[in-house]
Amino acid sequence: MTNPGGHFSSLVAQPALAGRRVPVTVLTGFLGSGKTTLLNQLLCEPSLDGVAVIVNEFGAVGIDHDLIAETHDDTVLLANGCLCCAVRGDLVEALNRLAARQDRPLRHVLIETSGLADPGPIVRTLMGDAAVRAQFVLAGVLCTADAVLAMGTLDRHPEAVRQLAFADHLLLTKTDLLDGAPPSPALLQRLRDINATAPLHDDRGDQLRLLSTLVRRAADTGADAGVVEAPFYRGPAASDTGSGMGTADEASHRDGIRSFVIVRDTPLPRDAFAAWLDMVIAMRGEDLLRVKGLVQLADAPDRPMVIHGVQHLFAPPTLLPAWPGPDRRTRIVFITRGVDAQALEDTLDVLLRRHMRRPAATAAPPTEAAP
Ligand SMILES: Nc1nc2c(ncn2[C@@H]2O[C@H](COP(=O)(O)OP(=O)(O)OP(=O)(O)O)[C@@H](O)[C@H]2O)c(=O)[nH]1
Repeated sequence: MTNPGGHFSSLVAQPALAGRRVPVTVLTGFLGSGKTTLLNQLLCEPSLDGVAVIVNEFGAVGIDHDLIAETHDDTVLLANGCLCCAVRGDLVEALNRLAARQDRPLRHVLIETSGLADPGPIVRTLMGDAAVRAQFVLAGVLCTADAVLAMGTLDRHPEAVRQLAFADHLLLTKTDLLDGAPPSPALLQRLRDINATAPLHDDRGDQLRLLSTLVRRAADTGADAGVVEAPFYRGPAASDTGSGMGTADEASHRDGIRSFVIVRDTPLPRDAFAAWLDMVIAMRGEDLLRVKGLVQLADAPDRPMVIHGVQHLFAPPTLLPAWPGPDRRTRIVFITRGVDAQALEDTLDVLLRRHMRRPAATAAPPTEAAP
């Protein structure tokens, strides 16, 4: 893959992957939190031709596969292990097989993880395996949380915390079991503490519309640009009061997993930014559970650079043709274990200041360099 030596700056120079890549949506969530139920409801919709489903189950007998296959015949089962460990090779193989098939066009892949899977390695496989990355692109990670049981589950199972921390969207399930009462404020706060940036959807209709839109929009556009914009890069959570320049929002959790967003409203010099990320990866790569963001570069301010990382592993960044919305600020979401957000901000400031002090000729962006 990408940066075995941990040098993000070397990736900046790589050309973007050519051609169409098939978007992949990962549906995760703790055991019994309602993934299969949701997926089955989605798959009842007409015209989902070309949407393949990969189901991973922990255990030798795959029940989910049968349940899903009832409504959808394009389903692959990876049983007897957790996608995050034992069957990762099987995932690569299944994806490669889907990519190679000739009989039906493939438009989208939905992966339902086992309820115990750590989504990190799965996302890493999608970004890190060269053959997979040439054919597929991660469209988003969705995580279900049980409105009744999630509090206890989160207390007992760190896997459930990691699944939520990774998600781009949180889907609260089983709200119908609350007898008309709203979801517990304590649970909502807990979810926010774990993942401050992912929108929370507690209405089944909304959840299905979101999934359906993801699958269809990505299927229509096919290419990377359609995939990365919407679900990932939200501004600070509405309840947070960010300072525009500094850490916009931050949430900590007693498991040490914390998410925060670095926001910058002036464009960043490409080399200073890359040098900063190199340093962050080298110093704290292990603890960067997930990094994703849009960066406004000084030399290409109209084309946001998309970055994706999981621990030491970063995908080559891509430039979108345009900003997906009116907000053109740099926004980088960090999901980390024990990383001090302020320290990260400070090191970025130091590198930017150092860059400013460099002689003008070296500091000038490539497009404006003197001939
Ligand atoms: N009342 C109610 N029950 C639900 C809902 N979603 C799921 N369930 C039930 O919860 C149980 C578990 O649902 P699944 O969809 O199998 O959960 P899962 O996340 O796929 O479970 P694993 O595959 O074990 O990880 C099943 O009995 C479902 O019928 C919901 O929104 N409301």
